[in-house]
Amino acid sequence: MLLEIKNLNVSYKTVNGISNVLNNFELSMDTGDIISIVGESGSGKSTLGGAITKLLPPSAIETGSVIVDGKDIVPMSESEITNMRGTTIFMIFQNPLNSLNPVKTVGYQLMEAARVRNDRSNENLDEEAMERLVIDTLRAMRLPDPEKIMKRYPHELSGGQVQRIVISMALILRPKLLIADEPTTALDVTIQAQVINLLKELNRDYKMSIIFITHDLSLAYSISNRIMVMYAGRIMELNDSEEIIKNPKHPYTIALLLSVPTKYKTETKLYYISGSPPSFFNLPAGCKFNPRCEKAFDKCREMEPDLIVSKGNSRIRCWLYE
Ligand SMILES: Nc1ncnc2c1ncn2[C@@H]1O[C@H](COP(=O)(O)OP(=O)(O)OP(=O)(O)O)[C@@H](O)[C@H]1O
Repeated sequence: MLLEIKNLNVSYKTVNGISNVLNNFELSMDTGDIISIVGESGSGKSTLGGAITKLLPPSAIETGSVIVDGKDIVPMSESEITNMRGTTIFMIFQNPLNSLNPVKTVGYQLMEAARVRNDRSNENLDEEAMERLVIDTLRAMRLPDPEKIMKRYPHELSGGQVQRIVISMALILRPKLLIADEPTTALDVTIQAQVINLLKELNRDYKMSIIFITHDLSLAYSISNRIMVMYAGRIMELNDSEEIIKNPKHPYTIALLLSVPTKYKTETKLYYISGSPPSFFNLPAGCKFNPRCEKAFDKCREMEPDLIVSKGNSRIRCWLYE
C-alpha cells in the first residue's frame, strides 16, 4: 500500500468560523495506481491534495493520519517532510508558479531536481549526464530551444511553458506519488495529450502512482484506472474508470457525465446540474447532494448515507444502493 488515509479531518479557520471540508475521510491506494479525483469547484479536491503533500495553508486544522510509503506525514516536522518531497511525493499545482523559485533560473532548478534524484537513487550520473537528462526532458515536453529556456527565470516564460517546466521537474524526480492538480488546463490540446502520455509512461515504466485532480471526466478516463467522484468533501462514488464512465451509479456521477459535451450532443442543449454546491458553513441535512438530486426521496433529506462497499472495487454513498 503506497497511500492510506485514515479518519482524516481538515477544517479551515476563517473569519466566518470554522469550515469542516474533509470529514473522517478514508482512501487507500496501491503502488502503480492512477486515481483521478473529479468534482465541481469547491468540492475539496485541492484540500485533499494539500493534505497528502502536507502543503495545506496555515489556516487549516488537520487530524487523522495520512500514511505515505509507510510513514504518517500528519505529525511530521517541516524538515522530516522535506526529505520526502521530490522523490516520494511531488505536487504539480494549478498555478505552476507556486512550484518554482522566482529568483532562480529554470535550468538551476531543474538541475537541482536532477541532483536530488541522482543522490537518492545512487544512479551516479555526472553533471554532463544530468544536463542531458534535463535537456531531453524539456525536449520531450516540446519546449523549443531547451538550452535557452534553461537560462530564463520563471516570470520570463508563458503560463503554459512554466507548467511544462514543472511537469519536467516531476518527470526528472520520478516521485513514488505524484499529485497533479489540473496540470494540463493551461496547455493546448496537442501538448495536453503529450503530457498525459508521458505521465502514463512514467506510471508504466517506474510504477509511479498518480493522483490526478481534474474537472474533466474525459481526461480522467483517459489517464486513470480508478475515478473518485467528490462532492462537498465526501467521496460520492469510487470505482474502476471503465465502470464509472460506462455504468455510473450515483445520481451526481450521472449528472456530471451528462454535462460532458460529446460529438453526439451537438443538436441538443448541453445538460447542466441546476443549483450550486453547498457552502461548508451551511451543509444540508442528509445526503449533501440531495437539494440538487432528481432522485432524492425523504430519507435522503434526513440521514446521510455511509460510503458502502459493493461489488469489486465499487464504493458508493447513496440511499438508492443501500
Ligand atoms: N486557505 C483556505 N482558507 C479557507 N477556506 C479554504 C481555503 N482553501 C480552501 N478553502 C475552502 O475549502 C473548500 C474546498 O476548496 P478546495 O480548493 O479544496 O476545492 P476544489 O474542489 O479543489 O475546488 P477548485 O476545483 O475550484 O480548485 C472551499 O469551500 C474553499 O472555500
